Amino acid sequence: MVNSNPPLLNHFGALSSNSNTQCYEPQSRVIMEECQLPLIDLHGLSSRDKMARKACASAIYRAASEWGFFQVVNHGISPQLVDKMRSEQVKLFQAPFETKATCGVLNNSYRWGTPTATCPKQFSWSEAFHVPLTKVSDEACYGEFVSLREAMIEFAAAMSKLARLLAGILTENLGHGKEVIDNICDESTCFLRLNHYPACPISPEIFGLVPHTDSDFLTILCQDQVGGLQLMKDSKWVTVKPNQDALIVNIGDLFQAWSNDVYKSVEHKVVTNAKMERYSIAYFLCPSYDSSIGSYSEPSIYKKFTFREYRDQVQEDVRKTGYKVGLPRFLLKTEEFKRRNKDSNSNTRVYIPSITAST
Ligand SMILES: C=C1C[C@]23C[C@@]1(O)CC[C@H]2[C@@]12CC[C@H](O)[C@@](C)(C(=O)O1)[C@H]2[C@@H]3C(=O)O
Ligand SMILES: O=C(O)CCC(=O)C(=O)O
Ligand SMILES: [Fe+2]
Repeated sequence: MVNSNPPLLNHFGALSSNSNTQCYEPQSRVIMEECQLPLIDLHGLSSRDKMARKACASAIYRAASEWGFFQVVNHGISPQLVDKMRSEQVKLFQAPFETKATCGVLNNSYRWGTPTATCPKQFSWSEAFHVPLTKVSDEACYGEFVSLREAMIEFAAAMSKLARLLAGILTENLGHGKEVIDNICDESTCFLRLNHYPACPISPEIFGLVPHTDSDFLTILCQDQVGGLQLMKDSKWVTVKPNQDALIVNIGDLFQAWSNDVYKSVEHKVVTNAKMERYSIAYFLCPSYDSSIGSYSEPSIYKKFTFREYRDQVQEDVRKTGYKVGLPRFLLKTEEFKRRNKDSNSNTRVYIPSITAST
């Protein structure tokens, strides 16, 4: 039988035998609280009734500032398109490891595990394709996966439209024209990420995807029925209950910076499942690399930065330390000072991602 799974067990095994106990910090075995994310019916946005449109926009604003995460229904992406995309995604991941890794499929964007990991808690038990929107319609990207192309083109266009609609509402809610973010977001940096989390029978303490915040304006996630996504809410990990009619939306670091912390980029992770594999697709709304991200209001909490500077810093931190630092790297000195003094374990903790989640 062909083993289509990447050699996750070998890599993980090497990390756990090399690592010392200080590096290994197991996840809690406590049963997680399951949360009902705010559920927003986007039908309200196209209502003839002005009040209904306003109510829907306010619900989006509240969810983005209180949770950083919400679910949307009547989002305009048909169940048929979701099913078509999902079955193409499953076919792709069922291909042998060598095909996924070496055949140039989807712009050679296949990743598995975590190449930079030096210990178990930096390791993600998953594989993914990370596809820039500019490559989605490129025939050369598909090789033997011919029918994947049409699904990717339709799905990417629908997700893109939805992401821009939501970003527009979030900017309008802060008193700015909806074109502000729409104008700087660019096909060359937006991407679709196809995720596959193989079952992980060896330990529930292994992450499917390590805790992180997303380095974009916003992310739209289409997950299957297996579940496993958890997010930080009021300093606790809570599990998101899958809803097959809904898409999940989360605020990324760039919206948090631009909104001066009004919108929250919340830490999230995926836990593994011993028996079931899981699939998800995420759409990331990003600006062109030279776009400058400054706060919409004063006094600004963060230094102004370009998306290129942000991405390079994230990658450098992950390469050097195994962890993403993210926005705390860009705090203005006065804000960094205030935060350090508020936190009793100041000095070292200010750069640990788990305390940078919603503040
Ligand atoms: C090891 C890592 C790679 C990653 C940043 C992180 O520290 C944690 C998760 C990864 C992720 C997932 C979402 C996005 O695809 C991404 C670009 C991001 O911001 O966080 C990736 C990062 C990456 O692949 O470089
Ligand atoms: O698969 C999921 O539920 C989350 C994926 C995710 O967080 C990501 O790709 O950034
Ligand atoms: Fe994410």
